[in-house]
Amino acid sequence: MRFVHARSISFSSFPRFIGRALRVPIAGVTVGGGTFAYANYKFEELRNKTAGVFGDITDGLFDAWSNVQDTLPTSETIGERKERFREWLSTFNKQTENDNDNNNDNDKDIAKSIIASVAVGASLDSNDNNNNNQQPNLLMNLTRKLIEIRSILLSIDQTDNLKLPSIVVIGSQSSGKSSVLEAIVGHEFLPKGNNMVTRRPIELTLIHTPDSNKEYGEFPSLSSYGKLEDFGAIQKILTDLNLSVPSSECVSDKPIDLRIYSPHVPDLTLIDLPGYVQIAGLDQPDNLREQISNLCEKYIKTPNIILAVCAADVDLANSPALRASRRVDPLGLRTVGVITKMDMVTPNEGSAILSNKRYPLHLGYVGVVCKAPKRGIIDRLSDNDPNMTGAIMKREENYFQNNKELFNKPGLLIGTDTLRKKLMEVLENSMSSCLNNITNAVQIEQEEAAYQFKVQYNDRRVSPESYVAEVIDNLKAKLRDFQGEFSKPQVREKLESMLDDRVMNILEQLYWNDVKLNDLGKNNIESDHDNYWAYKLDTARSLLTKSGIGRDSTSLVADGIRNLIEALTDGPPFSHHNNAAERIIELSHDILRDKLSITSDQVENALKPFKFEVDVEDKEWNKGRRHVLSALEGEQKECDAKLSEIRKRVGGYRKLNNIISYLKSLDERKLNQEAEIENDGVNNNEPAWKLAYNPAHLIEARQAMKLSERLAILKLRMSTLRSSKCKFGNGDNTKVETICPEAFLTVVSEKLAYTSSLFLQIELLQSFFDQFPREIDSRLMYDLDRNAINKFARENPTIRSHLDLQERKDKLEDVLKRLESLLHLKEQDKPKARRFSLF
Ligand SMILES: Nc1nc2c(ncn2[C@@H]2O[C@H](COP(=O)(O)OP(=O)(O)OP(=O)(O)O)[C@@H](O)[C@H]2O)c(=O)[nH]1
Repeated sequence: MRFVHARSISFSSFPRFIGRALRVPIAGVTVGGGTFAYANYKFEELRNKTAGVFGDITDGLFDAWSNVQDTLPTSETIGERKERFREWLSTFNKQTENDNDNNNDNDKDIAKSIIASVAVGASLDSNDNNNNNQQPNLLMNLTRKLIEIRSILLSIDQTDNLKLPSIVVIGSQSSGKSSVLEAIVGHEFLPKGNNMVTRRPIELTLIHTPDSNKEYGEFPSLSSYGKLEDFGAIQKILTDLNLSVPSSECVSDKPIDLRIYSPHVPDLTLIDLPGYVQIAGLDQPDNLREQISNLCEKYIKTPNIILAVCAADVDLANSPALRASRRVDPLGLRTVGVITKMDMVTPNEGSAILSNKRYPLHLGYVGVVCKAPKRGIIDRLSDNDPNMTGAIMKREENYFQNNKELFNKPGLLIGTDTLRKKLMEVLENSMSSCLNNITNAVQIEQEEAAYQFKVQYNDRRVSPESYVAEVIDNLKAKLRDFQGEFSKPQVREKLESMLDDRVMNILEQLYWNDVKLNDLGKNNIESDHDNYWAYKLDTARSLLTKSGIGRDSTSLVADGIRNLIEALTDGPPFSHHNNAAERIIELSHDILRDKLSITSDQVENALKPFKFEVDVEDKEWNKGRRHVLSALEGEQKECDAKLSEIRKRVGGYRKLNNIISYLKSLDERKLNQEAEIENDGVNNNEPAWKLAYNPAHLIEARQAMKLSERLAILKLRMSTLRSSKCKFGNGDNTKVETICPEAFLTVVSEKLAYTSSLFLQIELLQSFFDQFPREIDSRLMYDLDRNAINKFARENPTIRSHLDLQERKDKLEDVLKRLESLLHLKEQDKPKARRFSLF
């Protein structure tokens, strides 16, 4: 190793040298870094800045530095290590003094001092970090911790005052934005294509995972995709999400959140935005240019860092990215310029652009060559390393190496790796300087959220799980309450009412339209008189018992249950949970469907004996007789009421009678006409359509005629039913049954209803009300995962507001705690910063 002459350097000489030689902020040295990698990065940066001026001095120093690193025992204490570096520095000074080759070059002294001091500073920093486990170097993890905090804040608030800085990538279309981002990540994963494929902001969070070899991406708001290790799949999803914005709109400000975990990426947050366009295409909106500008404008606001991407082969004067950045950051304090496609201009031109004289940016420009070399199919197949960083870096390194006399100049920043480190440093510094402001802002928001939570909810907490459990418990409780509506007497009553209608139909069909009805109950009119009516009764019983009561009574009860479930899921809270309500209804239908046919068969079987014979006891008869009498009385009242309404509408009793008489005369005339036509084939009378009354009244009168006929029959039958002819125990009960079919059929229908209700109770109702709540638990509740429970609870706007505020309050409390602990650590870290300033 050869050391050239240098003046002896000391710790205290550092700031002066740094100030003169580096002319860049040194915050990274005093507060950042902390690892050998970081020290190496600083070295590299120095090498770039000094090599052109100071020649081979740096090489000697780098060798010395490498040796120190290699021989560092890991168990040293901070004090021991400090001592070691002092020794190293003093040996280094002595050596360089001895190595005096009569060259008293002040600049070389400076260079050596800088390099040595940076080495010591960074190493001590690293040393503190490695050896003091109780208090890890805060600032090493500052970016990572603030990125986590940023994600939490973004999940609760999109307002500007709670925003931590992120790096926003802007540039014109095809300037190389995606290529730069992919080079930083080391994978091809961004949407590609000519048809303006970046239509939404892509919020990219890179998470450095040093302890894992795995590289994967996650879309936090699309958890169903899970961890995606295939970057091609990430590219496909991003493309689909972008193209979901129709061409006619082209741009949307709804961001896509993507996180990438890898041991090869730094902790960074980057936002890729649609590229600036000059003119809109034919199928694109006219105001596309304005839309993109507005979107970029929204993102380039403070505190974000702007990564202004400009292609080397396009004049910087025409760069829309630089123009936009200058508007919001005139001094370029938070703008890093990236000159892409350095290989597309001559090295002289490239070097001139990077020297940053025409459009100076405080944070400078970094020149990159990000185009990966094209690989053939054979290369791809044999490529075990899907990571593309190596290939890009190699190409880039070759390019700059081949032109090192132009690019190895102080102040020129080149290469993707330098860019990466620069971004880490800038983001870290920016986040660090935001710490106090953001802590204050979060504290204000947290206090407000805590106050609102107290006022609105009296600090009562809810959880999606407890809400779901409450909803389901309430449903089950209501179900138990309504089960009473399906008790045995109630079901029987419903069935009786169904069968009453059926009895009335049969009576009308078989008896009340029978012209011989007046003779029913009279003695010895014709020889087969008794047989006639006995046969009729048999037919009536048969019609009633064989009318499909099993099927109909089962359907009646099943419909009742369906209506009940629909009613239960109709109002709140299920009005907020349409899917769940549908699912519950579906579940009830499934259970009923399984039970319907078996229940119907069971009921039908139980009714079989009644199809052949029905034994009626006195008590049953009397009850049936009373029942039917009251039913007929009810019908009589109904007919009377209808008749009186018709009278009112037509214009009174007399008028109605007149119309009825008129109708009767018409009917008679019609009959005569028909008879004449039948006999002579000629119609001699006037046409019947010459009407004397309002046609609506004629219709009403026809109705009145029918009602009168029905009333006459009802009166006749009620008088028979009330008479002793319809009393049991006066002789032949079978005859009584024949004379009083209304009472007999009512008794039969009551027996049928009673038996049916017994079987329906056992086969359908009990088993449904047992099974349904269990099915809700097993097929509805247990199916729900955390996300589904959360989604369900949030469907209810009241619960959603409660949960939102609660979550906001909790997250703000969490963030505040994290920020306070970072501030505390930063406070503790201050002596270290002072220490470096003493160099
Ligand atoms: N020669 C060369 N080509 C590059 C470089 N960087 C990017 N390119 C090429 O430039 C073209 C555009 O690059 P992209 O990275 O897609 O540019 P972009 O700004 O993301 O484009 P949009 O998303 O359409 O706005 C591609 O063909 C890249 O391969 C570079 O450093 N050198």
